[in-house]
Amino acid sequence: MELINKGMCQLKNSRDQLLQARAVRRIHMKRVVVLGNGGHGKVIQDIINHYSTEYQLAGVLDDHYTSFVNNGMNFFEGLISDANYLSRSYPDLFFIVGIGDNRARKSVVDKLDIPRHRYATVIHPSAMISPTSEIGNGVAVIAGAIVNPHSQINDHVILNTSSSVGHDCQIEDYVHISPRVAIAGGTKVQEGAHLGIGSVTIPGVEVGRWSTVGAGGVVTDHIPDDTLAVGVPAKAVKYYN
Ligand SMILES: CC(=O)SCCNC(=O)CCNC(=O)[C@H](O)C(C)(C)COP(=O)(O)OP(=O)(O)OC[C@H]1O[C@@H](n2cnc3c(N)ncnc32)[C@H](O)[C@@H]1OP(=O)(O)O
Repeated sequence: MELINKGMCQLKNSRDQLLQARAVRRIHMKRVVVLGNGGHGKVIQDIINHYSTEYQLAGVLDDHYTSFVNNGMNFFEGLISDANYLSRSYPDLFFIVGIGDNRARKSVVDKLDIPRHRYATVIHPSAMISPTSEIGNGVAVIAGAIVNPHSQINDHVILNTSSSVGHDCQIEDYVHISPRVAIAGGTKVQEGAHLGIGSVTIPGVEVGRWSTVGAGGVVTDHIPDDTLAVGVPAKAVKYYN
């Protein structure tokens, strides 16, 4: 009985130590507000809440909320436009736009008056990013994503679940690389392009600005701007302008 009591006591002590360590760590964590509470916003919140050692969640803004609330624990809820007030009033807060649609994500960033350095990049711990690659601000790197050497990932990009970016790639602002997309070495994906789930590129191709590659498409040649390309090999089937 004494042994059991001793064991229970040790267990409680180590749990207390763990909780204490977590509390200390939280004090040093940066506070981030997620803009958007839809599917992608929830994935980012999940990473921050359960896996991040750098950020803690300080609020969620979404235009489905009706009024601005600070619940007394300094957790903010309100409209996306309230981010301007938060940015001015709390200089230590960071922000990330958690909206999957590329144009909507850009429109939010354009409307807000938040300096670039206040946008946080949130990275799932299972992602692997070569230290020779550069990642911009406001980027979401979801579980299992891989970035190989000498690639450049610009601002407000989404590298979704289990996607891979090869060596020497350039991924411009507001691009969405969907789950299980494989980008071969030397690919350039221009601003706002969306590579649909499971699509792939062969080495050295370019995907034009605000173009979409349909799910499962294989890009074997340059895709012009504002184009929907689908199939294997991916062919243009629609022009957005
Ligand atoms: C965690 C997450 O969920 S991340 C989100 C990931 N989301 C995605 O990957 C989205 C993938 N979506 C798609 O592939 C969609 O089919 C889209 C976006 C390409 C459809 O775009 P739309 O502009 O609505 O095109 P629309 O549906 O009119 O299709 C145009 C033509 O392309 C065909 N087409 C559409 N998608 C595909 C595809 N993936 N492969 C082959 N053909 C396709 C359609 O059948 C249609 O052909 P038709 O004109 O002969 O009938």
